[in-house]
Amino acid sequence: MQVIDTELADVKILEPKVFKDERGFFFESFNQLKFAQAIGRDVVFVQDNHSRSSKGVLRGLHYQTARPQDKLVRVLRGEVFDVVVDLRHGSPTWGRWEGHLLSEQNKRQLWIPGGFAHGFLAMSEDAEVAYKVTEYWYPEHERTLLWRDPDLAIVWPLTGQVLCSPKDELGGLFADFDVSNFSY
Ligand SMILES: Cc1cn([C@H]2C[C@H](O)[C@@H](COP(=O)(O)OP(=O)(O)O[C@H]3O[C@@H](C)C(=O)[C@@H](O)[C@H]3O)O2)c(=O)[nH]c1=O
Repeated sequence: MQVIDTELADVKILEPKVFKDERGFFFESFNQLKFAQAIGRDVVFVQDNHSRSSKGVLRGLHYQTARPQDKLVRVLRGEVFDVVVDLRHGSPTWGRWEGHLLSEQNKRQLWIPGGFAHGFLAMSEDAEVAYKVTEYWYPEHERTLLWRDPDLAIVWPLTGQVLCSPKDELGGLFADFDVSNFSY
């Protein structure tokens, strides 16, 4: 497995070693020991999530104000543009975003610590995303940051109409982000 640092400290891309033969392919999609070595600490995942999105669906940007979820994200089918925003007050990259293409082809996994908001845009006709999280979902702590917040200025590779949930269309602005009500 190759571990690739990103522009945002602690966010990492994990690229598995894929073994191909005449039958197809094999790779370790998760190995506790290698994963802990890659990110430099032990984590316990408590929930696995799986979603399917049509092209143009945009989910996020989500975070939990308490009980933050570390996430390990990968794509089983199709391709997404996966975005993280650094919400860690005091971080040199606070308020900065970055986006990565995760696809069925590249099999890249994105490691996102809890101090980040997360979202993605489905780039293929269908995109199935699977991710492991280290905390349960607490709707009372869940917040959405607006994907088209002009201050964040995320450059989404849009090719047409965007389809968001009503909750995500009503996401908050980064300017209103309450640092005092965010633990990670
Ligand atoms: C997130 C979540 C949702 N749900 C339910 C609530 C709702 O009825 C339905 C769909 O929820 P949402 O619209 O919030 O799903 P979605 O927009 O896909 O939410 C996800 O977005 C990505 C970007 C993330 O990073 C995830 O952590 C998660 O927030 O599923 C659960 O039962 N458990 C969960 O853990």
